[in-house]
Amino acid sequence: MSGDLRSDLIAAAKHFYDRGWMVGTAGNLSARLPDGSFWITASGRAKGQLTEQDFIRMNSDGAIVEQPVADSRPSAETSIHLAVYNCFPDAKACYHVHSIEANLVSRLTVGDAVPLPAIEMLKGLGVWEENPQVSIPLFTNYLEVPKIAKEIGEFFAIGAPSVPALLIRDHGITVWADSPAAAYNYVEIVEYIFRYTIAARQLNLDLRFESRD
Ligand SMILES: CSC[C@@H](O)[C@@H](O)C(=O)COP(=O)(O)O
Ligand SMILES: [Zn+2]
Repeated sequence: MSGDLRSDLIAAAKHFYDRGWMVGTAGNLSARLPDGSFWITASGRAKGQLTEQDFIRMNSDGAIVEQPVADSRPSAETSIHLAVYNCFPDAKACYHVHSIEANLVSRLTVGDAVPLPAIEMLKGLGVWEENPQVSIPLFTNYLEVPKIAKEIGEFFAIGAPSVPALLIRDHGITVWADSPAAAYNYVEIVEYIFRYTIAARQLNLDLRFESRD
């Protein structure tokens, strides 16, 4: 059972690596078991070449439950995964990647939310509205990762977001979902939207909540 989840994470990481979103050791992936513990990538592993030895199982308090390699450490960004799992009890997977487009989008955004273009792809993130006006929250990339996690936890304690994703400035996205397969799709869709946003910028299009009216 637990081994199956690691297979999902290995396959997803290889795909994201091939897309250039988990270059070198960048990014981290986790998936939660029915008992509330979760497998997360060990810190500093090459994400295009993961094996089952490259994971650590943690409990919901952030303590190590299972560690196939004795001197391995959990992802440096485990506190962010913990914040997401604490805020969203239905979340079963949490994926974090570093794309060039996400970093550019965060640079182009003034304020603390990235408005998303009202395109069909938003349905893939669960937004089924006419002319939707939704955004992804943007967080500061503090050197001290638990400080980022704290701000994420405090922000989502106030209210659930419109889409299951967040962006850390000059760093990358984190998505969560009720299965590893859904989290995989959410990464694909958010990154598509960011590529679209960058392409539109290059064409000098104003995307802000466009309407046909
Ligand atoms: C390429 S360095 C990136 C890291 O600093 C971090 O942001 C990251 O995503 C991977 O850290 P890790 O500790 O391997 O999970
Ligand atoms: Zn990162």
